[in-house]
Amino acid sequence: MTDATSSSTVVSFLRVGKRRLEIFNKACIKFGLTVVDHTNQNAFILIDDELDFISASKALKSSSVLSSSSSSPPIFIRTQWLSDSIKQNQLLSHESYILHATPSRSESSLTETVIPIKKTEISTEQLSFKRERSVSSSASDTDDETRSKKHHIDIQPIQPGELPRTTGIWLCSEASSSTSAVGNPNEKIIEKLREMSKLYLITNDKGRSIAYQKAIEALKRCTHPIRSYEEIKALPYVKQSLADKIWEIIRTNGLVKLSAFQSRDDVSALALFAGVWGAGTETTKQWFAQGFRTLEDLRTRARLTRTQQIGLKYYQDFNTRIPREEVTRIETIVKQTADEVAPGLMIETCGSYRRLKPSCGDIDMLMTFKDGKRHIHESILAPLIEKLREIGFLIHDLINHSETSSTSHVSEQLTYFGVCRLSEPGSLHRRIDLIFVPANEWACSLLYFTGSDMFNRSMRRLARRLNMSLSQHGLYHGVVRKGVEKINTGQALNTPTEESVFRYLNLSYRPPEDRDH
Ligand SMILES: Nc1ccn([C@H]2C[C@H](O)[C@@H](COP(=O)(O)OP(=O)(O)OP(=O)(O)O)O2)c(=O)n1
Ligand SMILES: [Mn+2]
Repeated sequence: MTDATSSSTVVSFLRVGKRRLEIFNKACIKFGLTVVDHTNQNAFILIDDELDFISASKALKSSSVLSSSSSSPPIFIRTQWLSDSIKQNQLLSHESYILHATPSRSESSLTETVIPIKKTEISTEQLSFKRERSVSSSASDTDDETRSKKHHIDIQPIQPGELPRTTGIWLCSEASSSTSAVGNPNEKIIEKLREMSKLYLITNDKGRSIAYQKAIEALKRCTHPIRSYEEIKALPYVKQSLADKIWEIIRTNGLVKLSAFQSRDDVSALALFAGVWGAGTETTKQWFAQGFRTLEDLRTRARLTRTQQIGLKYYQDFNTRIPREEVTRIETIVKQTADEVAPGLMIETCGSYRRLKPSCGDIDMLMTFKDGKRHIHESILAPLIEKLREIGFLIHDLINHSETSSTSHVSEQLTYFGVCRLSEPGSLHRRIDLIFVPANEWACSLLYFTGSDMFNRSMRRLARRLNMSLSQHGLYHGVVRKGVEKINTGQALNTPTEESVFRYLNLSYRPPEDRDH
């Protein structure tokens, strides 16, 4: 038998997904293997790991032109051979990867005796298949598994009601409870990527920060520990440099770039300053450039806006998570006060609270009058804020757009950001947002302020793909874009409820707790 590890070896691929094919082709160049097509009878046929001998033979016959004059039977080798070679960085012997025919069995029993792939070695196609399938909420898990065994690389035709499938992940179509970093077999990798994402955000590199977040979401969907470079490359959204970093984490348990990041003076100062409410990345960079390194430096030497002064004063409090029960009590106070000064005002606490998180970073309260009347802001937010101050609940104002004159107001949305505190001794100062929206924007605002921001981003991207546009103000269809620029803003759709927005986007409804991506 020809030795597949010799440099003159020719190979061809059969039923191997496009993404893996790219990776394998590169590996072949590296290992000195020549890739040819199926008609070359000297070639080892590298097949998808899920195929049995008979299916592989059939596929070979139908896909190529295996001429009847074929003198010798084809030799099928599982692509795992290349995967393992990539992993070990050297071309391994192919012997143990050869697929042998077992002619004593019937064809149907053969399919059942395909060498079982361990759960931890589930093929990447299966993963993407699972992902694509999960778009349809009607399919049960078991149905999913049976199908994925049979159809390893088949992509289902687009059904009405399903999502465009050209990109990897639609977070908004998946319940966040189905994907979690905690207990995930790739948790350690995720932790490091999360830290990188945070640090990139702090250093004002939003693009990279988002790229890392997307990689995290892709990893959260893996039910097996990632072990090979090829598996990393097959993850949606993971580009070369990020794949290299993940590979480094797997190989070394560390990440040089992260350690370098963490030991940089500017990064630790920027991270510290980022905790000052009211300070953006431009400001924190300036503070560093001015030689400030500590909060004390800021307090004594920096020129701070009034908002930043408050942010600095309550640095510890604002950076302490608020237990859910405390948010509930705060909500009760605001609702009771609103009942007195603005009866009929509908109030919903959004953000992480509505997503049922056990603790929250701040309190985001959305309000509207559903009576359809046009309300002027002075009659709504201002008296409520006034009363909340009077009872000693609101301690400071940070941003108050409800004070702006009504004539200068383009949007009817009014926002108030402030600082509140419960009266019990020892209570911390908390950040509270009160946002008043017109009734027709209620559902889209509710959706937006409930988040998470990753969920929102995914939904907006989906809307764009469907030539729609989604914002906190509304959902538009028939939008025409040239690049990112809107040439035609389209028409507003009637969105009385969050459910209606999901329906327009062909998504099954997700309750808030399932949007916690
Ligand atoms: N860049 C942003 C900021 C916010 N939001 C939306 C989604 C958020 O869920 C919601 C509230 O913003 P918060 O920053 O308060 O985030 P959360 O309430 O989700 O988390 P936390 O517990 O940290 O407050 O507004 C968004 O889509 N994009
Ligand atoms: Mn919040």
